[in-house]
Amino acid sequence: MSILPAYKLSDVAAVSVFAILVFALVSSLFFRRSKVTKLVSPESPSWLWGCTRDLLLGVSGDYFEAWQKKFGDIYRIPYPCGSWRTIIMDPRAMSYVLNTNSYNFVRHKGNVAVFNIMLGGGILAYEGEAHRRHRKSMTPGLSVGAIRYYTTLFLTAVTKVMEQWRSQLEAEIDKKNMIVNMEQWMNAVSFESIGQAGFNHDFGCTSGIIHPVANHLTALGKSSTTIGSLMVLGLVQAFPAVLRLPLHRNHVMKNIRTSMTEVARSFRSRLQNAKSDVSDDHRSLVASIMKAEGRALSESEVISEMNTLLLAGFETTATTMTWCFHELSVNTRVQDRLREELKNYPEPTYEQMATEMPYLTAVVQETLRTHPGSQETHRIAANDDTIPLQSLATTADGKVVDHIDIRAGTGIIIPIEAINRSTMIWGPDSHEFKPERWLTDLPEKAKNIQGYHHLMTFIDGPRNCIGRNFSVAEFKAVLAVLVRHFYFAPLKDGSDVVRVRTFTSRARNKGYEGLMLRVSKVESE
Ligand code: HEM
Repeated sequence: MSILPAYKLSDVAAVSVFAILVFALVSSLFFRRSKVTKLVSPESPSWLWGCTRDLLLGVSGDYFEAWQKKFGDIYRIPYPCGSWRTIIMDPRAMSYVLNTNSYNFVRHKGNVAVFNIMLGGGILAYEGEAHRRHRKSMTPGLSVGAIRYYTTLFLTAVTKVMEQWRSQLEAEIDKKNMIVNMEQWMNAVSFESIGQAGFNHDFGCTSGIIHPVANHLTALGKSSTTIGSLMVLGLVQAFPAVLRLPLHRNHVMKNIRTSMTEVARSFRSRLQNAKSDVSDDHRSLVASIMKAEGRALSESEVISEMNTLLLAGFETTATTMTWCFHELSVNTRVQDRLREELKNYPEPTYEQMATEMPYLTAVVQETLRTHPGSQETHRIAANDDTIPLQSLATTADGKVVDHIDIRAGTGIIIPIEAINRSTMIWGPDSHEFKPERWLTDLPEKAKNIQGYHHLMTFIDGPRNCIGRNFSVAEFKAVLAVLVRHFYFAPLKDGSDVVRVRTFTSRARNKGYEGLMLRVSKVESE
């Protein structure tokens, strides 16, 4: 008689199958973990903040560029509470994340929550099919034909600024020059442009009225470096609940939504009551979105898109244009060359500005390169993935790889500002403002980058900036009128102008709430 207990064959088979399954699960977890590519990284300055505090308080692009020099085009950095972010500066990897497999790289829940609070949802908050549906309903209002029409509105808005400056100069004692806060004026032009083209609405900004929406956005900017704001900005991806704390910044975000929604609702009802289909109301960007109401979009989705346009269209363009005037004020040679070209186009049209004025285009592109409105774009991998690389990279355990394996949940940052200004990509003069670089052949490394003229300013792929042609047309119209009629000089010598992180990254004289320039009239008109 056997001393071993008697086992039924079926029990033995069941236990064996169970053991095999456990083994498969454990080894797949182990394999999955070991399959993740170990990336090189800087030391963490703090467990609580990781590198976020330095990035938010300093010029983040300079940090990312310094790490690129040390670690190459792919590395990771410490983030709050022991978490990590993978930094991608390799062109092929960027294109994979933003283009080839973009819907696997989604927004962090915390960032989506911010868009929900400020905008009530909208294209920036959606993924996959919902995003495609929203994007499709916005596209017709941003066609070439539409932008050709909007350009006439941009030119009207900036002509009002020109007339105001002329009468202010007349009122000056010596009538020679006056000090102008370019930040305020560029805010006004940008808000008026989105008001006119987007909503067929005169906000009165170019006549000196500051709209409550612009006020709230400025307040959000002002609060960016307070400890409460740093908490929200630094921790929102890991702990979206910070948005529920009774902090000033959270309160301001709600105010922004309330005031934008008021504008959107009043425009919507005006448009619904408008008798004729051919009025200017019906040529606006928002009118084209409303055509999708009831079919592709619900009423609340239309309102959230109107809010998105106000927010996305205003601050980024205003900031970029302000930086451009700072650069022109300290680079008189560039300013003079641009004015010479503009003299040939006393009343420029959309076509001329788009195709015939190479130096105007070069100045605009150089500004978009050196001063992109957004410093970074953030994503999180929805599923495990393998990201291909253009250049071989060395991992933390010394392997040389042509791709990296990541797990679902990996946070990714594409550092727009650093990529646009990197010496390793653009050459030794990459930090200088030189529009001439656009009139010759670009460095090979820069040409590998996709996006808008090899710039990451508007990112790339199905989620790229849908308003880029709108903002470039507006930017060109503003330069064409103001630089032709006025000279711009710095308040002192320009060296006191610093980057201040507001909602975007603003140019300001130290100790001033704006960029102060000396403006005088071009006499040879
Ligand atoms: C110089 C000016 C501008 C800059 C630098 C800029 C930059 C950007 C960037 C980087 C994104 C991608 C954000 C991300 O996914 O992380 C974006 C998206 C977007 N932008 Fe702009 N933008 C500008 C002007 C405008 C204007 C004038 C409008 C509207 C008329 C606009 C509307 C949008 C919208 C709706 C999106 C979301 C697109 C999507 O998710 O499919 N932008 N912009």
